[in-house]
Amino acid sequence: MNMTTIRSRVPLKVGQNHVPCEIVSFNGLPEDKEHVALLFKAETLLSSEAPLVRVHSECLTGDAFYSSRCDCGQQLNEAFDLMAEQGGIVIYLRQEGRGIGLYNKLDAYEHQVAGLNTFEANKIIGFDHDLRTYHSAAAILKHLGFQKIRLLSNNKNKSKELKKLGIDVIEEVNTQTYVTEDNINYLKAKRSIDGHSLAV
Ligand SMILES: Nc1nc2c(ncn2[C@@H]2O[C@H](COP(=O)(O)OP(=O)(O)OP(=O)(O)O)[C@@H](O)[C@H]2O)c(=O)[nH]1
Ligand SMILES: [Zn+2]
Repeated sequence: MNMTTIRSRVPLKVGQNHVPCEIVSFNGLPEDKEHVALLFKAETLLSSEAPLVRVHSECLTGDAFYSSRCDCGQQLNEAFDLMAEQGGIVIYLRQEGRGIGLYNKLDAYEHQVAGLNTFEANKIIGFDHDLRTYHSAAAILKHLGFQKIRLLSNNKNKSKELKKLGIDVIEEVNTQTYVTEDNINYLKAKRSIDGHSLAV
């Protein structure tokens, strides 16, 4: 199916202010999910050689409720701050809980309270450690004309997968490390088991 898009102007809160943002919705993505792209400084992006891109996996508890069990909300804020300044694209992928969904993630949290790490917790409830794919992210980037990017992420697997899907990731820009007493074990597991670039 050919991909079609609709663009809506939705000012978003960045720091204390609202800044212009175009939210793009898609018809004809590889997956039947409501992924969106947020374009900051949309009018300048096509002339940028390699815009900053964050491919962000949905985290209701972190992104909307600002939970201290993870770092997602703060990473998203950092992306918004940078992109309000220099322009950029957030691709917001609806793959909550590394693809296992919200209810399963909440279940996995309780296994972590009981002592398992985030990956062992996935296993014990019947899932692999990361079910995410980046086909839709690559399709979105290509469709919007951004084949060469700088990727804002600490997850080396993300850039590896995007490269395999034909995206030219010319730079991996790390986010800051957002440690809380509730997420420190989670961040340590991501660094030591999954190779994330995190200062913990
Ligand atoms: N299954 C599971 N998912 C989690 C857990 N904590 C956070 N998540 C989900 O993990 C996803 C974010 O993954 P991260 O590994 O933090 O970040 P990343 O996107 O891989 O890498 P960055 O680009 O560096 O942020 C979101 O979908 C969260 O909902 C957990 O304990 N279990
Ligand atoms: Zn999170």
